[in-house]
Amino acid sequence: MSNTLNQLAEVLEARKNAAPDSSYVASLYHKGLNKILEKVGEESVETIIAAKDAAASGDCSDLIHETADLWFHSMVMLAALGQHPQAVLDELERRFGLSGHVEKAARSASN
Ligand SMILES: N=c1c2ncn([C@@H]3O[C@H](COP(=O)(O)OP(=O)(O)OP(=O)(O)O)[C@@H](O)[C@H]3O)c2ncn1[C@@H]1O[C@H](COP(=O)(O)O)[C@@H](O)[C@H]1O
Repeated sequence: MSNTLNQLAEVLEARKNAAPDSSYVASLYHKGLNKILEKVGEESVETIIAAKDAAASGDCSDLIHETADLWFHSMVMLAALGQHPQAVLDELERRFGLSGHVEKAARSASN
């Protein structure tokens, strides 16, 4: 897994023991799951708007920023529910394996 995702997951876990006023993530945990889900929804909408703007302008900088906010808040949601991002990557890898891409890549590498 990406080292950044792994390290961020560790920080998110550690924030569960931090005082609410000591960090943004600790304050989200303190406010509860509904607030975290509200943030995921808000960042989803902002990402969609940024994608529409990027398609119109050709400038994807806001889209990257908003997608990072969305991924981050999704990771906080998973952590709040006791899930590690590796579980999501495992699921994507499983689907990728089912699609036959892994075998195709291995075949083309051996040719
Ligand atoms: N990746 C992020 C990250 N991305 C976005 N954000 C915060 O998410 C918030 C989203 O912005 P908004 O304007 O929507 O939210 P807001 O107005 O501050 O808050 P609301 O009142 O709307 O809930 C901002 O406060 C951003 O700073 C993040 N906060 C933290 N991290 C990572 O999480 C780690 C732990 O963070 P702390 O717990 O704050 O130390 C940090 O080291 C970072 O790596």
